[in-house]
Amino acid sequence: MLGAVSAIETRELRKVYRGRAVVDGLTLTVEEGEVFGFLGPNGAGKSTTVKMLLGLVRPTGGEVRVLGGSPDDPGIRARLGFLPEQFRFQTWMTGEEFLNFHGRLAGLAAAEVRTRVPEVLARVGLAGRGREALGGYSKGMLQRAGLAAAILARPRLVFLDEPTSALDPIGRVEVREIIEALRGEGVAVFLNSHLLAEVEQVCDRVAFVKAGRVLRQGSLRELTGGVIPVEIVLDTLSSELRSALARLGEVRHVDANVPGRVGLELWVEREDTLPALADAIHGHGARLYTLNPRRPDLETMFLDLMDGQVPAGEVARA
Ligand SMILES: Nc1ncnc2c1ncn2[C@@H]1O[C@H](COP(=O)(O)OP(=O)(O)OP(=O)(O)O)[C@@H](O)[C@H]1O
Repeated sequence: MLGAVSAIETRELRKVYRGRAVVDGLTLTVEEGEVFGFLGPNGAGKSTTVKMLLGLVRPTGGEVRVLGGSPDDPGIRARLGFLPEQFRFQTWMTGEEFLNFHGRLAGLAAAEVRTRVPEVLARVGLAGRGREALGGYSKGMLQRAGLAAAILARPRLVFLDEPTSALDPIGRVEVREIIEALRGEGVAVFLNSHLLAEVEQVCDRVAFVKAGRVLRQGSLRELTGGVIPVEIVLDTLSSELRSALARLGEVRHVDANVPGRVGLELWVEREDTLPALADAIHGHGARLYTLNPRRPDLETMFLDLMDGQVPAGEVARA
């Protein structure tokens, strides 16, 4: 049996469509109050997984628990929020009417809806726009209205599918702030996004999925930990300095094509090797122009993983 406390727990979750497994033994855990990024290429099975977590699609096999219960339970569903990627709203309703409608559907009392609707409108940056018809909203405003509907009934777990796809850079920052505020209130957020730089800024943990399986999951620190490639540019590289650097890390690449400059890439194990690098360079009389540690970012990791460069033992690391 799965535990009862996590926001989401799946074990060997499976969905077969027409004889093909589109979700194929997916095991993951999202804790309460955690912002979790669910990443994968088109067709990886992300939407199908979200639909199973919401109780909209019946799994072919495996176990799924959300907020410690079944997504088929109306009591559990009432505590979930969902912003779908393809939102289509009733264009003849005003923003307020749309949210009143969703509030009542979610089981909020009329008095609570009256206080809560202006609150969420303000929170998503639509204060003062609630009396306008949705048909006159811009795409970004509609996405904000959808986000307002998703958080309206104070859910404990919110699914956001590409929540910033229609938003300008300011809107994206605002959505990030809303996600951070939700985390602050102990709400778990399951975020599906192709904007990896954005995911990197807001998520506590991520899972990479491909062909319906989790290739890797963990905190950003765990996933981007390990070797740190350091870009170094000097005026000259003596053989003594090269040997000294090789004692501190692994020299991967040396480029002396630009006159008066030598570039090299050194892989070090730990961040606290960096000051020792600078000391060694100065100690050998070289002039230092660049010392740039590059942590592998999510995008690089995503591209490597999706390229199939995953050692077999790494698959589905918990
Ligand atoms: N109702 C369905 N019937 C048959 N096949 C389906 C159904 N829903 C999804 N699929 C297939 O399952 C696979 C996974 O689809 P899914 O929408 O879950 O992927 P995704 O990771 O969300 O992709 P994207 O990033 O493009 O939104 C796809 O090959 C899709 O064609």
